[in-house]
Amino acid sequence: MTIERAQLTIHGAMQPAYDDILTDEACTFLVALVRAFRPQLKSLLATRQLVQARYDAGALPDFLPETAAIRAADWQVAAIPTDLQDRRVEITGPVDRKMIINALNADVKVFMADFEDSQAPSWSGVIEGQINLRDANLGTISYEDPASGKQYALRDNPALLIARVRGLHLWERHLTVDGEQIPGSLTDFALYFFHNYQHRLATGSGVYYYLPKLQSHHEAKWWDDVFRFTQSYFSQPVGTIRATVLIETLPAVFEMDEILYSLKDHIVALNCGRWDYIFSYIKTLKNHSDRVLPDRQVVTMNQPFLSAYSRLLIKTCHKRGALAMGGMAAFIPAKDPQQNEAILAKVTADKSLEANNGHDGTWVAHPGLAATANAVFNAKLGDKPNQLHISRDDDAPITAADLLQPSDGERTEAGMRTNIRVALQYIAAWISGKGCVPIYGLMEDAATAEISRTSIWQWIKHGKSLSNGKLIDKALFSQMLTEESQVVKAEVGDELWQQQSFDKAAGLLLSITTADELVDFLTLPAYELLG
Ligand SMILES: CC(=O)SCCNC(=O)CCNC(=O)[C@H](O)C(C)(C)COP(=O)(O)OP(=O)(O)OC[C@H]1O[C@@H](n2cnc3c(N)ncnc32)[C@H](O)[C@@H]1OP(=O)(O)O
Ligand SMILES: O=CC(=O)O
Ligand SMILES: [Mg+2]
Repeated sequence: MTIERAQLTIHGAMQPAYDDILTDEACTFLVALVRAFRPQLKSLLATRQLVQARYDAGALPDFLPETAAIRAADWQVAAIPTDLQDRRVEITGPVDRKMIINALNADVKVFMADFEDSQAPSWSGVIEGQINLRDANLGTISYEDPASGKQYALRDNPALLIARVRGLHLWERHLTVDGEQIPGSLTDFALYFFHNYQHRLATGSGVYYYLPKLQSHHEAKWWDDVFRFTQSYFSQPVGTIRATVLIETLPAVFEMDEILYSLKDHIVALNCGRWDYIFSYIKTLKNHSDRVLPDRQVVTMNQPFLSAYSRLLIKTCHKRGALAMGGMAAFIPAKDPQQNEAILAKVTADKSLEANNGHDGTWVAHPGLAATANAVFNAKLGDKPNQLHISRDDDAPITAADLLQPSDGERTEAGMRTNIRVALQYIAAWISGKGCVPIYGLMEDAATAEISRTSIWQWIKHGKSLSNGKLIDKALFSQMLTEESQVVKAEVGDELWQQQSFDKAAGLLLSITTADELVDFLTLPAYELLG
């Protein structure tokens, strides 16, 4: 059964509380945005394919000649609002009610509330996420754990909330306008703005977003136009909306100045989304046999191409008056104290590298890591809110060759088997509605799982061998998938295997890994299986 509301067709099942989110006025605004911006979004997505076709034919990404004047000119982004000046530690997490409260109560400056990498966009997840964020902004959010009876409520002075909306490639199939699905990005953006702007402005703040997976400054301009349309629709001044853009695709790293420029009245920071960036490096260079990555475990921020990316992002941002946020170490705390100590040491090393490079802040995946990240950034920043003064002017120029540098390291059988088990478990969790899960001591989300599955695809495509000499081909992968499925089944048990549709997940992993053409995003076919 569908419902028509203000020319929006709702295909998802309605619960009483959903009416508070999908009000007539909210739907009218969403429809207006979709009509104004969906056609251009489609053409931007088509452009992605054309650009990729050039890389597939042998070209390499490079700085754009047509925007050299923007890179050379002297300009700054708008002043950063006071409450966004100090972002030394940010926690991230899905828009689950209990986790939102825990995240806002953590010892961090910011909570990035995620409709993206860590959230499987089920209909209930999308709408209940909006309910949860509205209540969080109002300060009324509470939760009682049905199993333990534990009560959750917000502390005084909770962290600042920034919402991350879905990437431009994702569609919301439960909502249609004029007979067509609407963009997931606009759904999340519009409903969050509509339900929160009045309260956020009344408290002297603004409406803050993280924008994921942009591939070009044209896409940044599209968002800028969406912001201007929205501010004008609600008679609010330019700059009410502020954005932090994740630089997490390889094409985007060559357009950082242009992205800042396109959004210069709205942008406050860029962020190193390192996991999607690695995935994008694989995807963008998928036909380039000299740039195939080794085991995921050795692709750390010490690899020259990743180090160049972090340093160039800092240099570019600080020159323009924008913050340069670091990224996520995927470690999560362990129960065993000795193991935990080793994990905290790894997190300290990762965060120290970021702080010493000149990043203004960083991400943690779990409240148990906040103290470690705070210790590193407090030591570096002291009383200063950020490191905007670090210009890195003495660095040698960072070139396209630095950003594309091939990586050293082995492809091992253990690495390939781990990739299979991780991708299998992640897909099973995602199609069951959970977008972020702990697997073998690491946080796994849509970005990290993409690396696991695309690595194998690329190894097969280029006929690479494992360090033990075995040729990586479709037959080896299929055999390993069968074997590793048994390992996972023994680890998770028959009941969870059935409940989470592991057989379907294995089928999907098999089909996307052995396909001749690389599937653009794992979450596109997985969305067909999501409840
Ligand atoms: C590549 C990228 O895009 S990174 C950004 C996207 N990824 C993320 O945001 C990661 C978010 N993190 C998580 O989802 C979780 O930490 C996981 C799934 C990795 C691990 O979760 P769990 O197995 O539940 O962890 P654990 O059992 O140790 O949790 C202990 C407590 O911390 C809470 N917690 C854990 N992570 C978070 C978080 N990120 N935010 C808020 N609370 C959290 C749990 O809710 C739990 O609370 P409780 O004691 O009140 O029940
Ligand atoms: O979104 C962050 C990433 O690393 O990907
Ligand atoms: Mg990402």
